[in-house]
Amino acid sequence: MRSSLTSFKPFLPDNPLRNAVGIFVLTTLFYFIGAELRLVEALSLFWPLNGVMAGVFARYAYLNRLHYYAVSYVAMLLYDAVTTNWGIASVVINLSNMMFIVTVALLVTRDRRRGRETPDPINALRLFNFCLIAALLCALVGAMGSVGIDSQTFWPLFADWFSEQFSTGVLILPCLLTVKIPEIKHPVRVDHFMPVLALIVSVAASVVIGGAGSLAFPLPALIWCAVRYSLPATCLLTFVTGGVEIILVANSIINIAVAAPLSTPMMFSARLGIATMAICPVMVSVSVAAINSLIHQVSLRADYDFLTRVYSRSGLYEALKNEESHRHPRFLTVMLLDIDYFKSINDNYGHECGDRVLAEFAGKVQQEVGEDGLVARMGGEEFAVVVNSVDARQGFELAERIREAVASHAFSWRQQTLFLTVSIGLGSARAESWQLTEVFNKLMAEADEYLYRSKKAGRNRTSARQPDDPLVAEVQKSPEQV
Ligand SMILES: Nc1nc2c(ncn2[C@@H]2O[C@H](COP(=O)(O)OP(=O)(O)OP(=O)(O)O)[C@@H](O)[C@H]2O)c(=O)[nH]1
Repeated sequence: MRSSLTSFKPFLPDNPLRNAVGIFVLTTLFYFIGAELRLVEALSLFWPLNGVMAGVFARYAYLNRLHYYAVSYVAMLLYDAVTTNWGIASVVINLSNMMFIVTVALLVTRDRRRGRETPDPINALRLFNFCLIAALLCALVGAMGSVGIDSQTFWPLFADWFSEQFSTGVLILPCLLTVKIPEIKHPVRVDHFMPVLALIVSVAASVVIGGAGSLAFPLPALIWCAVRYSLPATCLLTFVTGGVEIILVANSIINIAVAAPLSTPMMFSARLGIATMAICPVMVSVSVAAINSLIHQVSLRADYDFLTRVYSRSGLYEALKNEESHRHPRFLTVMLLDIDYFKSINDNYGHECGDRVLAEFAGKVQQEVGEDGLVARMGGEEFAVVVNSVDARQGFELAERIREAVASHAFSWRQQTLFLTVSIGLGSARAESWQLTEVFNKLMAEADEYLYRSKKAGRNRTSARQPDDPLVAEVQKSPEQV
């Protein structure tokens, strides 16, 4: 039953007859509903037809054909011919309905075609603008067509058409574009219904208190719904609430009319309305704070390399930026370390072994550097070390200690012992605290140059610049290569 319900499709791309009949029936049905809802003379305050049909045409892009639009238009004309004596005015009035439907449908379809980056199914702000444009066009044609019908002049008619089309469009369209048969995955708990309960209470409060401000009362409850429920459910609840409010106002059950401006009841309602609206940004802000905290956690994760547990490249820059706030100059030594012939480890022992070696190597380097130095994986089998040293020689000595520690370390992999070596390039300079990152970048370039020299000179060595004599430490004896 559920599967047949969820798989039901009202329209099909390759079934024009079914589509035409569907459009005809839907148009007639909602024309009838709109006509029944007419509360103010000949034009209804709540006219769902245009919003519904625009939603249908926008949702099913293959319905955007002249003949399908024509079916909808003919259905409207027929309904009028049977139920009214508008005569030729009906042609223009229904043309205005079509104006709204076609404008929204085309804009939404075009938007979907162009903006792949916008999250489906709707972009609320754009939809708002589309309704605005469509309502203006519709009101223009509709007001012209209805002048004289009820001895009303153009501008009041225009305002009436516009406000009605715009409000119903904004309420109905998100609902139509997102609606789907709900799937209940988790057992439903009572507290799940609290936002709906709050919504009902807030609408009831609007009725009891009245005044213009009371229309905003359901806003916090709607935001609560938005936070707790899915998008389709929120759109549906917003639509129902808006629709109910419009009907309640039209029937003076919510009384927004006030005899004397700024009388006590009006101020009461206005204050409550303003307070209600004021709480909404707070609720949104709470959500944003929660999102920011999540982003912070994620960016913290991005600061560390998952495999080796030392800093990532971006994490190293963050750490250096933090150091910039400590206001003392220092002598900086930057080392660039590249494991020698690392490819052969992957080739001979497999990638898994390579990963394990990388993690163990990083741990070994961090152990030699100590807690005060920064170790980062710059990519692949290349690592950087940043330390405060007394001078370039002290930095060089530390690099040598690292190199020797790595060369003498026995990496074990499935009952086998592996030895590897590392080539190191150095860069050293004095840096003011506020220029750490800038100096680091320069020293990285220098270290890179000397790393290249270490590799070229045979690997397993440390190279660094010395003003008079290039300081290049050669190893006494190469350890066994893997
Ligand atoms: N297992 C593993 N291998 C990696 C990872 N990142 C990069 N590599 C490998 O590291 C190897 C680096 O090889 P090369 O750049 O040729 O350098 P090398 O073999 O170390 O030789 P030299 O640097 O010239 O001494 C490549 O085979 C990459 O596939 C990783 O995260 N895990």
